[in-house]
Amino acid sequence: MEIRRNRFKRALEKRIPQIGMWTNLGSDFIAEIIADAEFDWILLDMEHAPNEIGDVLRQLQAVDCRHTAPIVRPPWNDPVILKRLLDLGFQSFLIPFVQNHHEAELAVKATRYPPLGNRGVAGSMRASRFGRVKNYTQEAADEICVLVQVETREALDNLEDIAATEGVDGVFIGPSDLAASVGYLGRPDHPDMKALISEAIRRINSAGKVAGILAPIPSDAHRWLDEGAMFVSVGVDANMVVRSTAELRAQFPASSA
Ligand SMILES: O=C(O)C(=O)C[C@H](O)[C@@H](O)CO
Repeated sequence: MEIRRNRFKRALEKRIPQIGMWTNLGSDFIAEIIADAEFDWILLDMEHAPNEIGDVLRQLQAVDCRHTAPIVRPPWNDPVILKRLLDLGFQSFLIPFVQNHHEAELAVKATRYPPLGNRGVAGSMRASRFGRVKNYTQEAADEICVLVQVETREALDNLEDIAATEGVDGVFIGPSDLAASVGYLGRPDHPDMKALISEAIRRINSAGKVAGILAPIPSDAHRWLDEGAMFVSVGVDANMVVRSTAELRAQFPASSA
């Protein structure tokens, strides 16, 4: 059996923009519905959503054979959590809160077997189709995509060093945390933030890496794509449920007490 090829990583290498969707409802059923809409990628969030390891496994299984590439965001840049996600068969990772070159390197090393890194070697695991992919350990690194999240002033100051880290495939801007870090808590749409994000996208591209962002407002998403962002999440499922249920409810009379 052949190792699963990482279409998402290959597309980014060719600079083909990838349109994504963020899911934090923690449901394999919803992940499957989103994948059938043929987004290029889906973000399964363990940082800010009620997803444990078994939950993201079921979501991975629901989307695995479809066009949509699964990307998992672990709750933290932690080699132990990354090891477990790798063993499940995740190949693309969005690592939160990476502040400098050292932390970016830590993330990359967690995804590589020795001598390149410190990933633990499992016997039978889903990633190697339970041992049926005979050359898995030799080929795994070529199919791993490491995206690091830059979301503080300190990380912005170290942006070029982070982007230059070998094995980092892309740099993702987290608008909400970045806004909080630079004094605009709760105001990621402030014009100063837009300018900061534009500049970050420009710097990531100049460093030769692809830039990504979460932009659930379509006009923002188009702007960041026009400015050179290569992987953009254009929606969040929970927000969409909130919005559409509110719109539907508003079409009917309010309940009387
Ligand atoms: O800082 C950000 O913005 C992010 O990292 C995304 C958030 O975690 C969240 O808005 C996703 O629902």
